[in-house]
Amino acid sequence: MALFYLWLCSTPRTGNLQFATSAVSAPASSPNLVFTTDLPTSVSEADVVLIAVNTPTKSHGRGAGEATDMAAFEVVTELVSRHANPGTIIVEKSTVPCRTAKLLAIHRPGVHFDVLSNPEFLAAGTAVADLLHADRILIGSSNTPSGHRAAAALASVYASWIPQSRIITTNVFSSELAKLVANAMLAQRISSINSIAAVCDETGADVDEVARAIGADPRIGRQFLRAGIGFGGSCFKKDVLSLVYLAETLVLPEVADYWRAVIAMNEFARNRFVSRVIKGLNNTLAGKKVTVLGYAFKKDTNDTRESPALDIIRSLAEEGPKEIAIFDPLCIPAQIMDEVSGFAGLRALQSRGGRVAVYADAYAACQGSHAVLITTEFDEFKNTPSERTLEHL
Ligand SMILES: NC(=O)c1ccc[n+]([C@@H]2O[C@H](COP(=O)([O-])OP(=O)(O)OC[C@H]3O[C@@H](n4cnc5c(N)ncnc54)[C@H](O)[C@@H]3O)[C@@H](O)[C@H]2O)c1
Ligand SMILES: O=c1ccn([C@@H]2O[C@H](COP(=O)(O)OP(=O)(O)O[C@H]3O[C@H](CO)[C@@H](O)[C@H](O)[C@H]3O)[C@@H](O)[C@H]2O)c(=O)[nH]1
Repeated sequence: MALFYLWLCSTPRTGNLQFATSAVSAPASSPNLVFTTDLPTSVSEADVVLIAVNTPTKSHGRGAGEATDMAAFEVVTELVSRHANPGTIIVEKSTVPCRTAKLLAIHRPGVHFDVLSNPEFLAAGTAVADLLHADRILIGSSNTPSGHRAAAALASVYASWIPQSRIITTNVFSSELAKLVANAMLAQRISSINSIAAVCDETGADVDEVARAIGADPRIGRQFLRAGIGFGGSCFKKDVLSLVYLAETLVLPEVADYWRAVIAMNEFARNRFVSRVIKGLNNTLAGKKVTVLGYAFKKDTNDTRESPALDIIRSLAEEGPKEIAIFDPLCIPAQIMDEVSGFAGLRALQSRGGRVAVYADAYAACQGSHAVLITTEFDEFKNTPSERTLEHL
């Protein structure tokens, strides 16, 4: 079966394939993974076309700041439907709003294409392991004989390495919605535990102990109860907002408000962290150096999209410190500097004699610092401070 995958995990800024820290091995045989820009030929030779282009939050127009921007997805589906042979199975791999399979015209006059929803559940930093050992594969199809045949054909691709029991088939709208809901529920857990962290700080309870205690109940479970500076990444915020927008368009304002609160709590967690830092430094950063360890949104990735560190650096800059020092083990310093240079508050900071500096070494970044903030949970930041670290502070 020929599969054409549009577009495979490339990073927006570097264009490099993102297999970051995972080893990839495959038995040597005739080449079965080919990269091409020749869309017409590839699509016309494919039995199945998976569309995995970006679907960010709309930045302008109706629904800006909440709705999903379907521009790239629409362009691609139009091209695919123009070049695909009759009977080709077209798969929504991108995260899309519920009912996309119906609303988006994937057709050519007189030609039938089955459209499947097959959302992706991999997480950044563990992409290859998540692909090889997926806990479930979700395939949504139309409830017709040809829809079921298409779902079975796609399931047969996964069946070569995923046990049949982990392949879930549903109707196409359930599958589209389930992807949004999976992310919304994970984000909601993080916001819930972050709300409890605030209560713990005021009462003397320890949020890690509370999380351990409640997580022992299998109905609650242990995962995604790590309190901190809130969730980042390209998916959670945009997918919760997409759910908010869906609820609004369905005239369900209470539902929209419920999920909007998950985002509000995430922002609260981040602001609370910055407030505690400033308070801990006598309510002023003037003349002080603050070090930020970790710029990526999570460990083992150089993905900085919606990274909590960005917001924290932005807020710190407004306080006018002498220096904000940044170190990240995977992000390229020039890229960090480029992103930070776009902050509105940076010019004001510079005019007050302050600066932002990106270091290639964690120890140098910490040297002479008044506060060291760990904003990404890279393992190398977890070590007990060595004498070398303490000497630098
Ligand atoms: N990143 C993740 O961990 C992850 C996990 C699960 C689901 N998703 C979903 O997968 C989709 C892609 O996410 P991403 O993070 O890989 O986005 P991305 O922005 O990193 O990559 C999207 C790619 O699509 C390409 N593209 C855009 N328009 C195109 C066109 N007309 N023709 C060909 N290629 C085109 C871009 O060049 C880019 O390389 C989104 O819907 C996202 O919600 C992402
Ligand atoms: O207990 C926790 C767990 C995570 N996080 C934060 O949540 C964010 C997201 O983490 P994670 O879910 O591990 O990474 P993503 O790559 O964003 O993966 C999510 O988003 C993907 C894109 O849709 C989905 O495919 C994945 O299933 C889903 O986990 C990160 O900032 C984490 O630091 C916490 O604050 N506390």
